[in-house]
Amino acid sequence: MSKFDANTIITMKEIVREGDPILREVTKEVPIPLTEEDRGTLIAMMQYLKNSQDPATAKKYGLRPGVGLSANQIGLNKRMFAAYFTNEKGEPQEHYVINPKIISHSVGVIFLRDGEGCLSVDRDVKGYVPRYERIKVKAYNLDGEEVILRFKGVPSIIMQHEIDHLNGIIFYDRIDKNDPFKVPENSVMEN
Ligand SMILES: CNC(=O)c1cccc(C)c1Nc1nc(N2CCN(c3ccccc3Cl)CC2)nc(N2CSC[C@H]2C(=O)NC)n1
Ligand code: NI
Repeated sequence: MSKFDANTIITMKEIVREGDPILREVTKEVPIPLTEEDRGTLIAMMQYLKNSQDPATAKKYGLRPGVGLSANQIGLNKRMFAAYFTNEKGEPQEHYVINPKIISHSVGVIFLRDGEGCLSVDRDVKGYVPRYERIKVKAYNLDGEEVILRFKGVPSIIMQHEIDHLNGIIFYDRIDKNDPFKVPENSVMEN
């Protein structure tokens, strides 16, 4: 039974919120090549992100805007996520990321000046979330091909936020409990 297919319109109703144990599970690798069902689910996840970033559509369906969504956030224990954002050159980037593995990263650390938000967290959790400034990721794409992806800056933050979800980690786990606005060493503040 396919809970989601390429035409499913995902709304906030399908998005699992903190407290649900699935958000704390390490997700299972997805068989490659992708089944039609897993492809359809990823396409629906990407459509959520696009819908959420369009003011009219977001208003129509009551969607919170996001640039990344992982499968466990819609209740599926699958090691895959979608990301949709504009890169530092202002070009829209669509990423279907399956069975990702960070194969190398910078020593340098960055964090979003305004902290991070998450579709599964219905509250503001303030504080800096230290992330690697650059990462190199091995993953599979929608066509089941192995890809090596390199990210830096905000895209690198987005990717790490989503890969964390696949490992049962939520962004606020990384905020310093004693001093949420402590500036990590080797760090640069993003926008
Ligand atoms: C640049 N603004 C800030 O940093 C930021 C600023 C203030 C507060 C917080 C808390 C911030 N933090 C934060 N803001 C975002 N959005 C900003 C608005 N945007 C968006 C909104 C409308 C249309 C199109 C778009 Cl694109 C969607 C994305 N997203 C994330 N995260 C953390 S990594 C995964 C990603 C995610 O998708 N979360 C749901 N953090
Ligand atoms: Ni999140």
